[in-house]
Amino acid sequence: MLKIGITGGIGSGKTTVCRIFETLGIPVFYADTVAKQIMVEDAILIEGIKSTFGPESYTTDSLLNNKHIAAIVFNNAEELAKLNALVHPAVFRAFDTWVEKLPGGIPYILKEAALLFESGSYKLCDKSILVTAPVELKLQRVMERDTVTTEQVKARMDKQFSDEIKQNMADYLITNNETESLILQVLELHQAFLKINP
Ligand SMILES: CC(C)(COP(=O)(O)OP(=O)(O)OC[C@H]1O[C@@H](n2cnc3c(N)ncnc32)[C@H](O)[C@@H]1O)[C@@H](O)C(=O)NCCC(=O)NCCS
Ligand SMILES: Nc1ncnc2c1ncn2[C@@H]1O[C@H](COP(=O)(O)OP(=O)(O)OP(=O)(O)O)[C@@H](O)[C@H]1O
Repeated sequence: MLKIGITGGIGSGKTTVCRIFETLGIPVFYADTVAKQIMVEDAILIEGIKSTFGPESYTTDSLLNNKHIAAIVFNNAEELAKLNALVHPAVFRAFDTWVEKLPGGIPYILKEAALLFESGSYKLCDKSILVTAPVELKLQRVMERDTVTTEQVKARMDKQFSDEIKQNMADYLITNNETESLILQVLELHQAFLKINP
């Protein structure tokens, strides 16, 4: 079964693209969502996060204090590297388990990850897709979706590879601007992947 990694900078629309693939029956592993799940379920990881970023990394209800962690890691490259080193290996393991449990007869699956190239997880995929959008549009979309400032979004953008670097690493490109149809681009790739592994 073909494994396709799909990525894109913050607000590029990778989750939106994955939802379209899902309507075609393609299973999607959402690495960012799974990361957050593991961060509240895996006792060893929880201890690692608390000892690295303080007990206030979790609320009294044992929920992840996203704002606290984000304020530390997106303002300090070393702290971000520590968080990634704690979380990413656990996400890799969760992906392997998810793949093992899939039913037979699936032509291909998608692994959606914000840091597909940065984390090296693209090496474990057969092909990769990059979703791109103009910076202004990405900023506007994230600010409409989340209660964040331009500076907060830019701080995350700065921690990710640029689209220029990622374009050179990706096998396929989806352009999520306001002129090209996302659905048609997804259908075209879907047909291409079915031919690779019918
Ligand atoms: C720091 C955390 C708590 C902030 O939570 P928050 O709800 O504000 O953001 P969320 O997780 O929804 O991420 C939104 C976007 O931020 C960017 N982002 C998230 N983590 C990272 C990271 N480690 N490096 C760079 N950008 C990141 C991505 O574009 C992502 O899509 C959270 O992002 C986190 O736990 N990150 C570590 C896990 C991780 O690396 N995830 C990404 C790949 S698995
Ligand atoms: N083509 C589009 N037209 C209108 N709105 C869009 C389009 N693509 C994405 N959006 C909206 O922009 C926001 C960001 O999209 P999405 O969540 O898919 O991006 P993402 O790359 O997964 O972001 P993040 O890295 O922050 O998780 C969402 O609110 C989504 O509904």
